[in-house]
Amino acid sequence: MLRSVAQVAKSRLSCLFKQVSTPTIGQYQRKMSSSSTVRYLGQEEAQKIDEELFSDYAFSVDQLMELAGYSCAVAIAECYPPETLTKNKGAVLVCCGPGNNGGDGLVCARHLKLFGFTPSIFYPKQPPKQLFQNLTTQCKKMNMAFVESLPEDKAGLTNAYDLIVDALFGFSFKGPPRPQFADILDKLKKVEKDIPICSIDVPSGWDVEKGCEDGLQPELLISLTAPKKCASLFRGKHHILGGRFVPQSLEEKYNLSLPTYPATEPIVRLQ
Ligand SMILES: NC(=O)C1=CN([C@@H]2O[C@H](COP(=O)(O)OP(=O)(O)OC[C@H]3O[C@@H](n4cnc5c(N)ncnc54)[C@H](O)[C@@H]3O)[C@@H](O)[C@H]2O)[C@H](O)CC1
Ligand SMILES: [K+]
Repeated sequence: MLRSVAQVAKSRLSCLFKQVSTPTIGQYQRKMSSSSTVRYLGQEEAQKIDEELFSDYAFSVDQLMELAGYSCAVAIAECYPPETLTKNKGAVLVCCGPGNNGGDGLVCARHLKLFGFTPSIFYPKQPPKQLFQNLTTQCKKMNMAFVESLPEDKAGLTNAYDLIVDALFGFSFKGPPRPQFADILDKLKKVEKDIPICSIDVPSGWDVEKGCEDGLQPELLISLTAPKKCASLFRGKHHILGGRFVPQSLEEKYNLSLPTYPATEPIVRLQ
């Protein structure tokens, strides 16, 4: 008999909990078990690893973005199973920025739709690159709505969505946010206590290394490849690692000490 999404999610979660002991927070590092300590990356280092994956390891952006975005959708479905989101019937607003973090958001939206959520996309600055245009077409063909702007009042968001995915900026963000995005971040900040925010890789608006004390406070953070230094300041409920694509030699070169992903899972829980 087919198992429901909730049953699958529950068994996956219990699997994750079984394999990873409760972590203790350290500065820029987090104990996973007696044998591994995941390392938190600085901005330049994260960018260097990214470049190396594309140059030396010959991955294409599309490949890694697909794996990254897929792992984000799995993390979201496990933390917030769609059938538990009854207020707005699993409606999710996916906010996408102009770089690859935004691309991860588009891929994530596509998988969320396949998992039973109802994603809408807010993509205010769409770069004229074939990759992003293709991802946008895929979402449109899957009947996802593209919203032109965020509602001015808080209720416009809280009455419409059960979750917000923050795919505005990742590890290349250098603050302060420029005006168009400062306004968007302010609007998200106003609803963060009412609608859980799920940030991809870095909570948007945060300095990649030093965080941002009065910035967005997501409930879920999905770090990709390895957590960035700012993640040591994350105070939300769920911290999950995704982007299970790092070859062992690269992991060793950068001394990443990644935790063991359970079986075939694309994600592993850090907190
Ligand atoms: N190796 C991996 O882990 C992979 C991660 N991926 C994802 O890619 C992002 C990083 O993508 P990148 O294109 O380098 O940058 P961002 O998306 O963070 O943003 C660049 C974008 O933002 C603009 N910008 C920068 N600072 C500001 C500012 N202060 N105000 C406004 N706008 C700003 C900048 O001009 C660019 O347009 C990583 O985090 C992962 O999410 C890959 O998908 C796969 C491999
Ligand atoms: K983000």
